[in-house]
Parts: sequence; C-alpha cells; structure tokens
Amino acid sequence: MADAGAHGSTASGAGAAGLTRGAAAGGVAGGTATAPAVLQVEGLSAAYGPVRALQDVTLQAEHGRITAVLGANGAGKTTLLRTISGLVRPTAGRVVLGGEDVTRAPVEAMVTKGMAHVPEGRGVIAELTVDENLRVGSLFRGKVPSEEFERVYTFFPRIAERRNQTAHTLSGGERQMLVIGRALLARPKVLLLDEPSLGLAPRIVAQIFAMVRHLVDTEGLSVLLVEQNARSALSVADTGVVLNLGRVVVTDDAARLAGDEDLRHAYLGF
Ligand SMILES: Nc1ncnc2c1ncn2[C@@H]1O[C@H](COP(=O)(O)OP(=O)(O)OP(=O)(O)O)[C@@H](O)[C@H]1O
Repeated sequence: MADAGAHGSTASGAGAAGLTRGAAAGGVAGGTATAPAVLQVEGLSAAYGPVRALQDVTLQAEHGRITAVLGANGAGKTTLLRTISGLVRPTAGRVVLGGEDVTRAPVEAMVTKGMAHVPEGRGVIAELTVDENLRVGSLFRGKVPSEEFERVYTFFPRIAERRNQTAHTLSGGERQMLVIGRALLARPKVLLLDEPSLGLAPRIVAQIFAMVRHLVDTEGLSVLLVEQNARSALSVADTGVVLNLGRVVVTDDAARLAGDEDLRHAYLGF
C-alpha cells in the first residue's frame, strides 16, 4: 500500500513537491530498465489570469509506453496537454521532445516535430467520409502511400468497414477511433490523448484502450493519456501520474497506483 500520509500532506500542503515512487523514481521498474523518454516535461507551470492551472509539473512519456495522467475535474489535465502541445504558453518550465526543447515552438510546428494531440470532443468533420477525415490528418505531408492508410485501418477495423460513410453516421466510439487514426497519419512519436473515454460505454472504452495498447506495443509509440476514468486508464497504462490542483501528487507504476486504496479514495474516485 502507498504512503497515505505522504499523499495527504502533498495534497493539502502548499507548494509541496509531487511524490515520485517506484518506476518513475529510479528509472527501474521491478528490476527492468525503463524505456528512453520521448517527451520530457520539466517544471511546467501555466495560468489563466489569476488561476494557476499547472504548477511545477514534471513527468515523462517513454518509447513504447502509456503514461496515464489522472485527477479530478479541474486538476489541470487538459491544460497540461494544451501546454505541452503549445496551445497554452507556459509561465515556467520546459517541454523537450526527442531531445529538442520545443517549449516555444509554434503550435503548427509541433506536428512536424512528432507530437500529435487528440483533444477532448472527437472533432471529426461530419460532412466528410471516414476516408476523407483520415486524409486530413496527412495533408501537411503531401502524398502519403496508401499502405499507411491501410495500416491505420488494420488497427481500427470498425472504421475500415465504414470508410465510405460520412463521419456523422459514426457512433461515439467509432469517432474516437477515427480521430486517433487521423492523428497516426501525422506519424507522431508521441500521442497526447485527452479523455478518450468521455461519454462512452465501458465496453467501448475497453475496446479503444485495447487498441491503443496494441498500437503502442506494435509501433513503439509513446502515449500520454489524460483520463478522469482512472480505473480503466490504469488498467492499460504502464505509469500513472496523479494531478491535484495543478500539481503532481504522485508518479508510480500503474499497477501499484491501482492497488493503492488510500490514493484511489483521495484522488481517483474509485
Ligand atoms: N480557458 C480557461 N480560462 C480560465 N480558467 C480555465 C480555463 N480552462 C481551464 N481553466 C481552469 O484551470 C484549471 C484546470 O482546468 P483543466 O480543464 O485543465 O482541468 P482538467 O483536469 O482537465 O478538468 P476536466 O476533467 O474537468 O476537464 C481549473 O481551475 C479550470 O477552471
């Protein structure tokens, strides 16, 4: 069980640094060396006027791994992804992608540097077909070999079956698969996923998370998964980072976090 006292004091103590344990602490999980970091977030802070939405957040996303960022409403999860991808300018800290400092890079350059951000809300273009929506994801690359589209379809057979349908006919789960597939066509090193489970039935969430896991395992992608649905996210992730009031409370191996009853009750709601 985790150190409940440490969680409590970190949550309530002003300015307390996040607690890093296990895999994230020493770079070693259960005797196995962790994969190299694709994305490093160092001391990141962001604010909306007087609202300090992120405070000194440090975490990393590794090659071939899923890092889940968890926390209640307003914890700062969406702001974290928006700041990493350049949509919100940080007030302090750094974002390093593949060894390059991209903190001040223009948002449109992030995609070409290997970062794909799938925001909350499944923004498909309803009037276009599934296939046309996928092509939008590769527009900036010029001509893309058809095998790449077929490869995306092999990951998401449900949308392959619907490739000529307009996107407005898709279910919520299918739209989620489509926006992830579209992001893949940018050939990212790191994929930022914001609340993919929102509003979906548990069975569909499980399917989508299994597909993301398969992608990560076969493509060596790195995923930063923001979720309020902590139970499902921890079941698929390698590492979990818990945010509270814009600060990292704890970073640890996902299975250990899922088994930590005090932490679950205090921050994760299950
Ligand atoms: N555009 C904005 N203007 C002002 N304050 C904002 C804005 N967006 C978010 N906030 C505030 O910043 C803090 C963090 O919000 P954020 O949306 O990042 O949290 P979250 O963990 O993603 O929550 P949720 O799961 O509800 O989306 C909250 O206090 C929120 O009210």
